[in-house]
Amino acid sequence: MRRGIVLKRAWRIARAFWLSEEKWAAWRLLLVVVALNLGTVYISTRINVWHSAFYQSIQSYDEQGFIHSIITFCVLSLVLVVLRGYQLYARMLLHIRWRRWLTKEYLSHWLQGQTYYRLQLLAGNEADNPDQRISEDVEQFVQLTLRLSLDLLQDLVTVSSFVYILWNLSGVLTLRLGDTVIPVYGYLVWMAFLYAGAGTYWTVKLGRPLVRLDYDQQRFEADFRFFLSRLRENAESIAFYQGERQEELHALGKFRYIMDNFLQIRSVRRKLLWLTSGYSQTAVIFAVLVAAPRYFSNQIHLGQMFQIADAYGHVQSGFSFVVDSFTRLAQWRAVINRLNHFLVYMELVHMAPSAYDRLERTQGSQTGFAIDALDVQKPDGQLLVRQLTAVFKPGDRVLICGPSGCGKSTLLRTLTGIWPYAAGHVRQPQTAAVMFIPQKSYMPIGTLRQALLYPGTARTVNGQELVATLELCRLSHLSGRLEEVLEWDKVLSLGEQQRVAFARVLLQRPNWLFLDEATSALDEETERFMYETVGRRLPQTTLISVGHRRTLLTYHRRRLELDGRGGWRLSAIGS
Ligand SMILES: Nc1ncnc2c1ncn2[C@@H]1O[C@H](COP(=O)(O)OP(=O)(O)OP(=O)(O)O)[C@@H](O)[C@H]1O
Repeated sequence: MRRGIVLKRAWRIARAFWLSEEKWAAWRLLLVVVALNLGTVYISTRINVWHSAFYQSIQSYDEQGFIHSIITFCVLSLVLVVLRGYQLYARMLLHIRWRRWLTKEYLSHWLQGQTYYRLQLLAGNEADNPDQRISEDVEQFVQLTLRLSLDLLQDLVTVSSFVYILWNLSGVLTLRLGDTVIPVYGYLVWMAFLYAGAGTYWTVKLGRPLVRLDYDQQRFEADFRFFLSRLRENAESIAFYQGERQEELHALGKFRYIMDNFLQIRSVRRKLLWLTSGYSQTAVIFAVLVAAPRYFSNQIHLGQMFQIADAYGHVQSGFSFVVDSFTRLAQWRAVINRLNHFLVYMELVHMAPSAYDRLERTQGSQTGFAIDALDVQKPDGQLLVRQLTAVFKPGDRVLICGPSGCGKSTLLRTLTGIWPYAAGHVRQPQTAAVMFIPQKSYMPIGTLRQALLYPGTARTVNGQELVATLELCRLSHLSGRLEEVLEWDKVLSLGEQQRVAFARVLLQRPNWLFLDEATSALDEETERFMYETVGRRLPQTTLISVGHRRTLLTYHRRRLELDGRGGWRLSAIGS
């Protein structure tokens, strides 16, 4: 990835915050951090000048000067320490504000328009582990951007200030080539440039593979983490199958990627460390060696010699920005790459209608749910339903049936608007409140009350109504546990969870209810009771169910049969 592109992408991710409603506070804070940065550089230059006076007072046995130097040093050090403390404080405040803003932005982008669902359908592995992107990558982006940009600024100012000092201390070095005398101005500066330039060149050369390796490492770590959390989620099924060995092999297989990549990182890092530590070790002696000719020819005194060594250290550390920040720069590029990918794919999903989704949805139908010439496909383009045309009137009861895999659930997904591989026209009533109940309903982590009201109702529901609804759904044994916080999907049986889903229906009273094998875990008598209760309590609600059981025919008036090759037949039950 070219440098210009990295910076463009970084700006693309960053700009929204710096131009957002929080921009003034952010810029103010940034100004404070920069001012404190410059303050610390200024104090460092004062300490540098102090070196000269201090060692000079020692060399000339000047006791007064010595004491004065010690006091000056204490004052300068105190100011430096205080400035650094405030600098860190302001920087961390800016960091957390920026991260909060960016997290909110990514989160709402991801949750908006069911992007989190469509992303896995449309982007596959290209936008893997969105959780890692929103938590770790956003944090790393903010941290690294602030660190690298502020360090760069500080280093630029440091280098300029100390180059000025070094230039003045360099005097004129005379080189003799035969009879010709060549004056060299600022030789200390040129030597520092040469030394730092060589170090930077070799570090970039050696460390380049780290960009890809760091990127892969984070990807493999996230994959491994995801695998383990999936294992935890499916603990019961795996325990029934006694699939531990299989899971262990799979997990170790995933870990192998981490390990192989890590070993590659290790050998690059070892070479880099040899280079960078050798580089900083020799830097100390290099400065003294370079200044020595002027000292031994009596052109500078001992204090200036120390001042040069100190200034040299500053110029080199400023120059070696790339050396010090190499791994950080590599991580930064990797993070930008990942966040940018994520952003691009989320935008693609938002724009998806033009590419894949040719289903037109309009509101305001007078007749009910009107489906016109609806085609439903699999992601690979295979047609599941061809040119379906039907009208579901308020209070209608339709059962969708057909062999396993023929596209029943996918048709429901299309009607509720989350399946993007469809074409045709769906018109729904203006006030349609739609509810979709899958075989295994989502149970949020929280109280049972929250699970019952998920994702929230427009009307207020009091405790009495909740208890009565639980009783109606044959869940009265749970009425005393409304405020318990649990992972309810782990505690309740599948049948109980299906009855909680029915309780949600009764509490939220949708106009359109889609049930996808929502009673598969109930005995036939309870299934009958639940359907009859919904029919009695919500007579105007249109019910569209998917299921295999023959008993379901009793609770529906029409049947829509799919054959999985595009064919369909809508008929009255009993005909
Ligand atoms: N996310 C997906 N990616 C790729 N293919 C999918 C996806 N979801 C469903 N399919 C495919 O679409 C086809 C229809 O699936 P669907 O779940 O709608 O079948 P179904 O009729 O409800 O099956 P069952 O009765 O077994 O529940 C299947 O071949 C399935 O593999």
